[in-house]
Amino acid sequence: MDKELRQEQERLFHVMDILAEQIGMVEEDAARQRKEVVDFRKYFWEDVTVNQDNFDDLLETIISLRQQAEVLSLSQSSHRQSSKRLASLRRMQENPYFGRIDFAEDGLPKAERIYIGVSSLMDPSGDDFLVYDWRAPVSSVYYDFTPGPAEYTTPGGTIRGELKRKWQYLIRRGQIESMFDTSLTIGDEVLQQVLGQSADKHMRSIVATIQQEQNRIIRHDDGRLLIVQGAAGSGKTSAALQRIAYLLYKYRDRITADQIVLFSPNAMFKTYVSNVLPELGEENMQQVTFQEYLDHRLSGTYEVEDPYGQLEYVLTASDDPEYQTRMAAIRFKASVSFFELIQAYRSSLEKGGMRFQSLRFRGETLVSAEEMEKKFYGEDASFRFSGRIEWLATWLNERINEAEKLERRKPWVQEAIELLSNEQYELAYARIRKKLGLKEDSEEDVEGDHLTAELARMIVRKKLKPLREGISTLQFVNLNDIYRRLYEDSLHIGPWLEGKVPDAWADICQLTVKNLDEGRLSYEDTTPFLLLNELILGFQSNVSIRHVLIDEAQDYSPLQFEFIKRLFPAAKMTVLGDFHQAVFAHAAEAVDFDVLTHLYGADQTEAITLQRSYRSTKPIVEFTRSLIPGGEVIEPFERNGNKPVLTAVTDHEVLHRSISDQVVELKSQGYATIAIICKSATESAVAFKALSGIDELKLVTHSSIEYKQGVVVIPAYLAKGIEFDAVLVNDASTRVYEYESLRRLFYTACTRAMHHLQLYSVGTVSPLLERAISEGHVQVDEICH
Ligand SMILES: Nc1ncnc2c1ncn2[C@@H]1O[C@H](COP(=O)(O)OP(=O)(O)OP(=O)(O)O)[C@@H](O)[C@H]1O
Repeated sequence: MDKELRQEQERLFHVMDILAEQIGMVEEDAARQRKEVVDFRKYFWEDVTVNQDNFDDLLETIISLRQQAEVLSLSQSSHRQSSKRLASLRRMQENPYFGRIDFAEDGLPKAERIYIGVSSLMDPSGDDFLVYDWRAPVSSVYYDFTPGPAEYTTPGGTIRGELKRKWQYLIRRGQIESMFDTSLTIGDEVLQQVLGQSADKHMRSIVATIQQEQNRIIRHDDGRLLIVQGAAGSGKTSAALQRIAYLLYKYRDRITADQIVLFSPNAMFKTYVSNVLPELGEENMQQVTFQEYLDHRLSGTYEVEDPYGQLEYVLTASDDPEYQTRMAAIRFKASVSFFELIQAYRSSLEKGGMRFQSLRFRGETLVSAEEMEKKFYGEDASFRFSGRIEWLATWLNERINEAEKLERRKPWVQEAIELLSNEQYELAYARIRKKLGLKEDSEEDVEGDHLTAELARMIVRKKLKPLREGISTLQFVNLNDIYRRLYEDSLHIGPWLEGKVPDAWADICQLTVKNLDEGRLSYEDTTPFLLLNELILGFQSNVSIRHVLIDEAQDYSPLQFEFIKRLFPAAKMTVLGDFHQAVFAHAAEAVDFDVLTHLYGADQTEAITLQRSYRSTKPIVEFTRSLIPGGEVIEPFERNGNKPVLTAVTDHEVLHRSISDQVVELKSQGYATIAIICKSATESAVAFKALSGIDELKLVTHSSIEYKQGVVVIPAYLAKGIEFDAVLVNDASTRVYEYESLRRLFYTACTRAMHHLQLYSVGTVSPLLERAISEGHVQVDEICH
């Protein structure tokens, strides 16, 4: 082994030398290219002959400008490439590779040693790979096989052979700290070490230890939809991010980072995962939250509720007399049935029911809503719906043109002319002269009548501009009223409704109309409202996006998926989630993503399940899996730790004292990220105030942007997707977690812990913990006074 290690260290030195050499070369290239770009920019105009005297000269100028721009863009692109390569090589200096396979390809005399790292490295002759990129086809053998027959797929076909041995290396600053023959060692030593580390400010890449089932997700390449249902901590987010890196490598000639969109649950999560791709030498994909999209599209319409507002209501307002109606509304408005109902409603609008906004000008109606409706439905019924709206817009513009002519003669225009300031007058005068083709130095003057007529034209045109803009953006369609009508008249508007609505539909309608009339759009109405808008006016889709990945997908409603699908019609979709962590009320009964199969059809859909959990120690996983039905299938990774502890306390004073003491203790043990997790924002705010004695304690709210290390108080639904060295569940009592409906939220809170989990309960312990206690997965402390 020593001899082997020595040989490997020597090889590593050799690789490091070549790396240093290549870095030197690329540095020179990058500096030269940079200078070229800078010089080019500086002298750009010197090489362009700008001549606009006649058409030929102008054409020549345009061609020469375009050529210059192309050369500049090429130089910039070369410089970008070199900088990217330089960054990869520098990263490799720290750790050139992490794995090796000895693979004997069928038909070849001996096994080849294939070293695998975050990027590839050729020997100076350019003939051999010293290191293969982890995304290269051959590297998949490293992740997918144990010694024995193995194969991998290349664009030219499948390569078969035998994997003789497989190695993992721990290299730091050019030194091999250890190497493991993973064909011999039991358990995954490197993974043990990686998982034993502290939680970081940012998520880390997992390329050195990707597991076989995760690799299937990363390299998946068939069909339009990949669904990943995975246990808490099973690496769904990690797999999603490495998948993006893989796609950017495999399709480097066709797909760029800005053609990939990751839907994240909240702003803090966005910063938490933002380092993984740069760490892998790739640019970050676009990251959005669904809420950001809604805010952007719905701004200026209603007072729009966000998902946290809805969740807080669900968690804290059960005494509200309208609670049950709202819960029924939340569930129904999330469903595919409601999606179909909206589609049917939209179809019904072909025959009648459209609502319009009268065009008013200076207090008078130019075209009334009724006239528009008559015109809209008076046309040939075979005329396509969307065509009819455009056609109506054209008609309205004509009506405005007519009105414009009449307006010019009205007294208000004369008054406006008289009130023009000198500057406005001069400006208008100059413009009119120009329009009439009078040169600046010409003596010729504009006739008085002509001038007045022109001024009147200008004034009326300017005043009518907002109206014209409103027409071009189709604002004459009264979308708010059309949406409202769905609820107000729904019981009369069509047979398509029958049998499709829940029992509480009449109450739902009443509640929705009330909210809309008060100017409020509840979160459950946001996507349906937008959907109806898009179905009426035409979808504002984005065809340049090639891949959409949706993390924490259990929190999206089937209706939202339908919507996202239409938003990105050219994209493939990867959906990752865990129904045991579904915290939003609409998913209360959902257990899997089967409902999504019909999005693209079964032949375009593949589902992968991840059962192994990596985040937490074995005792923590044994505890958390006992909190959910069917949790037995979740496999903990063999990592030791203490059993979670449940401490019952007599009152809140003792609770806060115990938490404060525990935080001090955990800090002294070296835990860097400690979360006190509460049920809701309301509970978090109370705890934060009571625990203010804890040094540098931070409160996380839904407007928090950055995930910070240290001690935080956080509501469970915001902790989704992230992890902490130690988690303290603020109050796991019956009073807080009384209902079965809170099980998923409670599970989400507990599964955030990597190394240490402590639960408190003020008074009687929640029934959600019954099984964990009876099966002995939690150590129950004496009651603290
Ligand atoms: N193959 C792996 N190698 C090293 N670490 C891994 C691996 N897979 C997962 N992990 C680690 O496990 C933790 C959980 O991973 P991740 O957050 O991706 O899981 P998740 O399934 O998205 O979890 P959740 O659903 O609970 O949000 C992270 O710290 C991640 O780095």
